[in-house]
Amino acid sequence: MMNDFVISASGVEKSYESFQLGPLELNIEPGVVVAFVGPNGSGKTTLFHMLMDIIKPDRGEIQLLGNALGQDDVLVKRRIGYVPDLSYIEEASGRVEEVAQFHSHWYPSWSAEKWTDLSRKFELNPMTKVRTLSKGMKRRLAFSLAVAQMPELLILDEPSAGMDPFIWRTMLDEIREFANTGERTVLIATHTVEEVRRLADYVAFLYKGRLLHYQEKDTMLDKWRMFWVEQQTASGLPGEVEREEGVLTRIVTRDAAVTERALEEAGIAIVRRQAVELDEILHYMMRASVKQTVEAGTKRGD
Ligand SMILES: Nc1ncnc2c1ncn2[C@@H]1O[C@H](COP(=O)(O)OP(=O)(O)OP(=O)(O)O)[C@@H](O)[C@H]1O
Repeated sequence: MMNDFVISASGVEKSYESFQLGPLELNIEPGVVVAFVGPNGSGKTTLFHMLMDIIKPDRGEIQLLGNALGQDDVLVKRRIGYVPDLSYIEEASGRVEEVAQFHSHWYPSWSAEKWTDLSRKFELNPMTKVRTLSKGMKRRLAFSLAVAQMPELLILDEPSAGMDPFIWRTMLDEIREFANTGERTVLIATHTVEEVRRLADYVAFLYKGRLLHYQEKDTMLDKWRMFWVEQQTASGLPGEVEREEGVLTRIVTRDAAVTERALEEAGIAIVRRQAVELDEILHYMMRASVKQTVEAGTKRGD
C-alpha cells in the first residue's frame, strides 16, 4: 500500500468489552488540519493511541508518513509531535529547561528558536520544576514542546483542556501559524466548536467508534442548509437530516442540492432558505446519529 497520504488507515478495528472502534477507513493528505469531533467515548483518543502505536489495532493496517506502523517506529515517531490527553508531562521530573533539553536531543527537527519563542509566549519559566506546574501550565508545556519539535505531523488530543481563555487564543494562533506553511499536518481532537471553526480544513465526526462524516469544512458549510416549504412533503427526502412540521415545514439537509432537486421534482417551492452554523451542524450530526442508533436498535429488538 504505497500512497502520498500522511495517514492511511484501512479496515482498522479495535474492540474493548463495551466499545468497538471501526472498521475504519481514513486517508489524510499532507498539509491539512483535521478536527476530530464527537461525544465523550466516541473513540478519538483510542484512534490517536493507535496512530501513536500506544495500542495495537485488532485488525487492519495503518500507514503513517509512508511507513506501515510497527516498522522504523523510532524514526517515524521523531517526525511526529504529540500532545496526549493525559500527558507524560504529568510524570516528568526535572525542570522545564531539562525537559526541553531532553526533547531537543531526541527530535532532529527541534527548533531552539521556536522553543524560546513559545516558552516566552506561554510564560514557561525554565527553572520551574515540572511537577510543581499547574494543570494548565503542564498543558502549555506539552504543547510548546510538541510544536518546537517542528514535526511533519502534529497530533493534539484536546490540547486546550485546562488552559485559560487568554492563553487558549495564543495556542490557536500558534496552531494556525504552524499549519500555515501548507506542508505540515495537524490532527486535533476537540469539543470546542471555535477550534473547529478557526482551525479545521476537514472535520472528522466520530460516533460510537464509527467515522460517520469526513468532509472538508467549507464544503460542509456550503452543503448544509435549512429549507422552509409550504406543502406537506413525504419525509425522508434525499439529504434530509431533520424536519419540523409547523405552518411551514422546516427541513434540515446535509446536501442542499439533492434535497432541492427532490423538492423541485415533487413540485414543492422553497419559501425560505438559510445557512446552518457549524455548531448547529455538529449538533444535528449528533442528533441524527443518536436517532439512527435508536432506530437500528428498535429494528433489532434491543
Ligand atoms: N483500556 C481500555 N479498556 C476498556 N475500554 C477502554 C479502554 N480504553 C478506552 N476504552 C473505552 O473506549 C471508548 C472510547 O474511549 P476514547 O477515550 O477513545 O473516547 P474519546 O472520544 O476520546 O472520549 P472523550 O471525548 O471523553 O475524550 C470508551 O467507552 C472507553 O471507556
